[in-house]
Amino acid sequence: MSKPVFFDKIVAREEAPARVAALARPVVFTNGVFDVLHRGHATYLARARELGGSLVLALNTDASARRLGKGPDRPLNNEEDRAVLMAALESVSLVTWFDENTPLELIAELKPDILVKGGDYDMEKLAETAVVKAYGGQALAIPFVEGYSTTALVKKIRSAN
Ligand SMILES: Nc1ncnc2c1ncn2[C@@H]1O[C@H](COP(=O)(O)OP(=O)(O)OP(=O)(O)O)[C@@H](O)[C@H]1O
Ligand SMILES: O=P(O)(O)O[C@@H]1O[C@H]([C@H](O)CO)[C@@H](O)[C@H](O)[C@@H]1O
Repeated sequence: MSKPVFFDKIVAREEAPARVAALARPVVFTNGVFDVLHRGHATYLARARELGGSLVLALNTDASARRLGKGPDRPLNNEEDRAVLMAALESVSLVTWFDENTPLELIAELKPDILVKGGDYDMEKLAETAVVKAYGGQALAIPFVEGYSTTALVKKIRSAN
């Protein structure tokens, strides 16, 4: 049986520049691990998409995510499975990965119009913000949906067993 159409949203990093060039502007960009999807993610991504014509989501590879120190067994979901989950969301236009510690190089290459993160970030403290502003882009934080995080969810699941 053929894969669902939304799989077409998932592209290797090498293909990303060509695919992003074909997206509706303004191109919104966000990044993260997105290990176990929750309501805060879904709400945040829908709001991010509303800021422009398309939304590019860059996932940390498993190796990159492991360097973030979110926990010895994190990410629980591998980079392919995380990409499929994100691509299934209507708000997401394109999914790719980055293997570095931060998406700085990918952002400099793709030059999205708007960089967004959730409200748990201070955009002015991110090196990515200076890169985006240098070519005339914007860097915005989207309000945090209190009470939702993957870490909290994982703890809840573990305590239930
Ligand atoms: N509750 C939330 N409301 C809004 N944005 C969120 C929320 N949780 C995460 N985000 C955003 O989603 C993106 C991915 O974050 P991430 O995958 O780290 O989620 P997380 O739930 O914080 O995970 P973890 O607890 O493992 O750190 C980031 O841009 C982050 O700002
Ligand atoms: O899922 P997270 O922990 O929100 O994603 C991280 O975001 C960092 C942020 O963009 C500041 O640079 C990034 O550096 C890190 O690689 C994760 O994507």
